[in-house]
Amino acid sequence: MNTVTVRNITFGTGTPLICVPLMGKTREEIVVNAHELLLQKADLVEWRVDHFSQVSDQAAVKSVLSALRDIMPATPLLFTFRSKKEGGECQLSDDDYFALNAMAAGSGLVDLIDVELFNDEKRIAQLVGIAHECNVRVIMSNHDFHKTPPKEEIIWRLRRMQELGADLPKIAVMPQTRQDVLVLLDATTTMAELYATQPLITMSMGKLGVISRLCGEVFHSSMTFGAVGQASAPGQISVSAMRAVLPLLSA
Ligand SMILES: O=C1C[C@@](O)(C(=O)O)C[C@@H](O)[C@@H]1O
Repeated sequence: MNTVTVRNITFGTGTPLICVPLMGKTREEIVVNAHELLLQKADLVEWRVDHFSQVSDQAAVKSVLSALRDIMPATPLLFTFRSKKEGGECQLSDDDYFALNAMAAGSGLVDLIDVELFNDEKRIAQLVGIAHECNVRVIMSNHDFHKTPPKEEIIWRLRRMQELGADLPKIAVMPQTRQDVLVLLDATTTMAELYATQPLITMSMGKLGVISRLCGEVFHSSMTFGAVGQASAPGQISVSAMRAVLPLLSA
């Protein structure tokens, strides 16, 4: 399996990287949160732009990106618009979704973008091309906030992401039973051992799934999301707790 290096961090080796989401609604809140995050020494920061009240205004989005770059010049920055159907705050038209991501990729201000798998594949391929030309990495993602699909389906989605040019395929699913958590871990490990060329990011959400956010080094998930203040998904625990536990679960 390849590793993927972005600035000073490498996916696919050692303990999972810790990504902290920025969830502010206004520019002021986002800037304050960014200063708080810096103190926590996240490996990378995800701006959840779907929470930003001016997300439809590309100039406003770009101006926040510049502010974030000034505050965190060395921290890898992931740009994520999470759509409503995959657990996000709001919805954009397909045209606006792809235009927003293309703007971010071309801005020179972000290191990674998140692209949701369940979209028109031609447009995904185009966006991946733009990102790669700009030396921006693509996390391709899929979320199921209600259930855990069967192992074969999880593997199929991760493989499809890889085929579409994802640098980092990612899936987050909701367990309804303990067995579901095992399904996610089993799918991740099988994918890693048999099919993956790229480092994977997987998690089982909610309380039952917390263990999956901590054992990535054993079961081949290369990044985990930790909260500073507001969590962006059910089951996220604090960055400080993660920093304490991850080294104990080193493979
Ligand atoms: O895709 C993900 C994963 C996530 O949903 C989680 O479960 O930690 C959190 C989101 O902020 C991120 O974009």
